[in-house]
Amino acid sequence: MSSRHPFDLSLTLVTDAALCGERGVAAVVAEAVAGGATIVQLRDKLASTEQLLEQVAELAGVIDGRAALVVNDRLDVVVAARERGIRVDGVHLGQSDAAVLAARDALGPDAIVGLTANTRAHLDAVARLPRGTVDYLGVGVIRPTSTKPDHPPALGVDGFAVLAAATDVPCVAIGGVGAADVPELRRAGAAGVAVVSAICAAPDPRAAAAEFAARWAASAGIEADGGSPTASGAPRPAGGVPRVLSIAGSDPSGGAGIQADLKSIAAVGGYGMAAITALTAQNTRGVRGVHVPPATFLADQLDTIADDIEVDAVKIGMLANAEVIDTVAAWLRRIRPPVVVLDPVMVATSGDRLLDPDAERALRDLLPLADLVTPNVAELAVLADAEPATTWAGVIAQAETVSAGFGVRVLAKGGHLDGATAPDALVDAAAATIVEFDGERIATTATHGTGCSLSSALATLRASLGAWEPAVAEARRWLRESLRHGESLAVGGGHGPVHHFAGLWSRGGLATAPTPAEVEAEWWAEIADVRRAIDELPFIRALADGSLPRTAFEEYLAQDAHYLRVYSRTLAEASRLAPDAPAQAFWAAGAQRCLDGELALHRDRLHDLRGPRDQRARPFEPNAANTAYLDHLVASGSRGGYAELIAAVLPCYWIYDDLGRRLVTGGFGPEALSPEHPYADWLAMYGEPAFELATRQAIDTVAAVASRATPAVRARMLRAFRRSAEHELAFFAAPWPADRIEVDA
Ligand SMILES: Nc1ncnc2c1ncn2[C@@H]1O[C@H](COP(=O)(O)OP(=O)(O)OP(=O)(O)O)[C@@H](O)[C@H]1O
Ligand SMILES: Cc1ncc(CO)c(N)n1
Ligand SMILES: [Mg+2]
Repeated sequence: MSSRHPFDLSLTLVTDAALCGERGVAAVVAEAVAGGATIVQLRDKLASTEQLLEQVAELAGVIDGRAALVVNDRLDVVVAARERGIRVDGVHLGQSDAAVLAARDALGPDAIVGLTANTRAHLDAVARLPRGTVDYLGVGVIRPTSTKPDHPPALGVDGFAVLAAATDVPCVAIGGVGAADVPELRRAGAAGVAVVSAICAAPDPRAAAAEFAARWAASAGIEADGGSPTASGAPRPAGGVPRVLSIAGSDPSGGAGIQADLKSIAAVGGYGMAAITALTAQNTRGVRGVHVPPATFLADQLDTIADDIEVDAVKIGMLANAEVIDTVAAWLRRIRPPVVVLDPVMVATSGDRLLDPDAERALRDLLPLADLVTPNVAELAVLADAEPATTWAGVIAQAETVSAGFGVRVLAKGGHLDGATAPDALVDAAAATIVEFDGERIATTATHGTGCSLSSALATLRASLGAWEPAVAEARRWLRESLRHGESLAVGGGHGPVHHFAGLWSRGGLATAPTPAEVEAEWWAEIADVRRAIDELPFIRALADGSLPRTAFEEYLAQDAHYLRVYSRTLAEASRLAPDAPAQAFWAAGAQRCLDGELALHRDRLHDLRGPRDQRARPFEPNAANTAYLDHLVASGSRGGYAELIAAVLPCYWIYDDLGRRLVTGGFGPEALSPEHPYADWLAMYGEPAFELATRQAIDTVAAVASRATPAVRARMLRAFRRSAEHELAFFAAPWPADRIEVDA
């Protein structure tokens, strides 16, 4: 990236006057630039034009060419500053600010033009611009942050990686970024990070910036496009492909044991070998039997390998009994391989024992021969001679005990704690260091063999990367990608395997289907702009605070009654097309509920509000938005069949459920709905648990179909879904002010 770009994007400081406090923005900028900030973005939403111009002049003086200076939002200020001879390097624009084309036009080819982008739609729009219009994209937010109120849902590092991979414009990660995130973000393809509070609010901004800069520099060479990449994105070792030996048991179902090890080693760029300690009769539900061949034959396997092949790293898994352990220990003492990772397997994911209880003592003697042990929570407790920890702090404390007691580095794994995250920590008592790795817990049943896979990937990556910390970070990135796609393999009815080659296959063009959960997250994000626009409609605002005029509400209800009658028919059509009985029943029930709702509307509301239908002043006419929406639904079904039809009907559930719940609970505005709200009973209908449940089922049904569909069908489904969301917006916008939308009969 830097070769194409004259600017160093690695560390942007985004200023925040409030966070800089009494020190003042200029002083903080001076310190941050001294610490290594490469771009300063002046961001002040409150300052007047004249104040901004003064600030630009002051900052340009302080920076004195040591970093680039850009201004947030205000192209006019940049232009005016340049006219006054102040050195400003460019502008950073949001999606709703002045167009980037205009900025490029006004500032010329050498200026920096940055753009905030947080959805695929934004990236697609950038791709349509002439090359060179945008220098970098600010992509985020990475983590929830308070410095940008109303920010879109956090992407996380993984979400960032997905977007960064979809564009060739350099992507700078922004939003809640901490120094600890830097290596992971750089690996995820970041061209840099942008920071607000972590520098502006730091007691020592220079030290804070320096820490970011140091972490950035230290992660050089492990970014996805650095070096000559292996399958996992890690550069190859100078000495070639690491030769990695797994000493472990066989899992014939292929998700754990040596089968998982060989796949993992290959997936992260090693040459895999395997000496089998034991055979299990095992599937994703459990272990039915264990056969342990004579330990002398294991010794034969190990010696035969070592006599011919140089082993760069060893991973040790299931050891079955004390005799096997002693055999492996003796071999390790003789051969002394440079990297030894010991996964102290005692119990399988299914709960079955894989190590004789009396062998636990022998295992302790093996520990000091390893460079790293990777116990899960239960195994760590056995090694620490304690009860299993129930908190992450407790896990770390036990890991310190084990590390100090056995003189070995420990990777403590939080996979078995419950909680929203799945942390691991590298604990080295001798060096007095604890390095924590965190990331959200992935909702999946595909966790069979995660421990085996992680430990063999770690052995391989330690051999190729030469250090533990990057090896753990990269192994986790790869494992998490593999976990996320495990269910798509559809292996077994218990805990299925992870998809060891998910990343490799998708990079090689072999489509890896998104999981239903990913479809759900992607689609919801895809309509974030539409949802925001709905939230901001005067109609919705007035509905929320109770100030919506009766006439507008009445018009809306009349339109809605018509809509629901036809919508019900489209649900009945979905039922007719459904591939199985549960789906058929679900859509039929939806059609029925809709009709009930429509009847209730007429009985309780429209009748009340306007008298019997035949006495109304003017006959009912569906408005243009209504007709367009319904035509879209019907067309989706007749053109695209079941898949597109259910994608098109989904926003009517999802958007109403979300809106209804927020309106009723007060998540929408300052307070919950008061009983005096004129439309409280009507709104309450959408906050009901029954509707929430139906919405959940509708999302799950559609996401499952989308996840299994071909990429082309999935794309058409998403288009139909988004189009419906846009129709929802137009539908809400139509009734008020009523005269604006009236369609001539
Ligand atoms: N649901 C999940 N989401 C994200 N990461 C997970 C999840 N479950 C496990 N992990 C990660 O998988 C790795 C293995 O952790 P775990 O504690 O499950 O090991 P284990 O019990 O030894 O596995 P196994 O059952 O295969 O022996 C760790 O890096 C952990 O953080
Ligand atoms: C053979 C084997 N080794 C390790 C594990 C741990 O998951 C397993 N289930 N099976
Ligand atoms: Mg394990």
